[in-house]
Amino acid sequence: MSAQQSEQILSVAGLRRAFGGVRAVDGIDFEVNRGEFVSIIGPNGSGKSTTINLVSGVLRPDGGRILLRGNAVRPGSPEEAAEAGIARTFQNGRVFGNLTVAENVEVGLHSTLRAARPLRSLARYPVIRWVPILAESALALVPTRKVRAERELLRAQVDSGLARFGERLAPRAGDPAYTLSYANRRRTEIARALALDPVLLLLDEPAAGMNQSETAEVGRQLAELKANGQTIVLVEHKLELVNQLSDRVIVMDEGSIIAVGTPEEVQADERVIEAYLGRRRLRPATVGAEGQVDSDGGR
Ligand SMILES: Nc1ncnc2c1ncn2[C@@H]1O[C@H](COP(=O)(O)OP(=O)(O)OP(=O)(O)O)[C@@H](O)[C@H]1O
Repeated sequence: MSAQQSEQILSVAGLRRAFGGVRAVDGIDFEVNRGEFVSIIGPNGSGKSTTINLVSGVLRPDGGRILLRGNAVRPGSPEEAAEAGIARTFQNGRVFGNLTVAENVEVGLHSTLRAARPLRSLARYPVIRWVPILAESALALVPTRKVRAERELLRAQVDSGLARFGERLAPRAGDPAYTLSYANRRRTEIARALALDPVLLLLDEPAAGMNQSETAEVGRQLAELKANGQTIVLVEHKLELVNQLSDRVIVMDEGSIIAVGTPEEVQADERVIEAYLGRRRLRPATVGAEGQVDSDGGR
């Protein structure tokens, strides 16, 4: 492994989050190195999405530490996580239906604006939160030269974000997102996350609900991102994607990490087999036609 690859991008230590009596994430530790493709797998309800929600600031942890390139990420602040370089997509795909495809991608870039958001650091103080909003609104109405230049740059970033998806999104840049197919909505969401040029990209089941050929296309796009050196954490049930792409796989069960290794290593691990086929389930997990593990048996 080269020195560049071994640079630690994400470090998570003792991360915890409970919902009532459910310990969704129960004190986990893991690292992700630069350029690494790490997948998190595990049976339903094992804590995968909660982990991503904690790292991306969507949820506030009960305890633990999240470091991005050695710097602490403020817990429970999605804006600051995004500004630090953490981008994500959501399990159920989130696009703004009434905004155009291009505007959806633009939204993802808002946190990168500097000239157009001159007093943004004040937004964290509730009493004077209106000051940066006022400044931003004024600059939107009467943009300075710097703000106009920044907008141009933003448009170019949006265009190149859409171009990543070939003819899928670019020709639809001006269409409202509600008119898109399901697969194109998911692509728009990924384009929005990538537009940030993130240090770390978190993908929560990007191929959920897609058919086999759409899933294969997602696989090819993720392989391309990986080849370009993007650091990625993928939560995924479709093992074909996990096996194809992952340098390392983290397996969770009941809020804990039960195995870490290559795809081959974890799938041969006794604890992993037990978690999927396990005591708690009445019928064995099956691997479906698309390589998706069905771990709901007996529920
Ligand atoms: N907002 C919430 N409120 C209450 N309980 C929650 C919430 N989010 C998650 N949980 C619970 O925490 C546990 C872990 O859920 P999580 O969604 O992280 O699992 P997962 O591994 O991503 O599951 P899946 O593969 O089904 O998406 C589950 O028992 C779930 O019901």
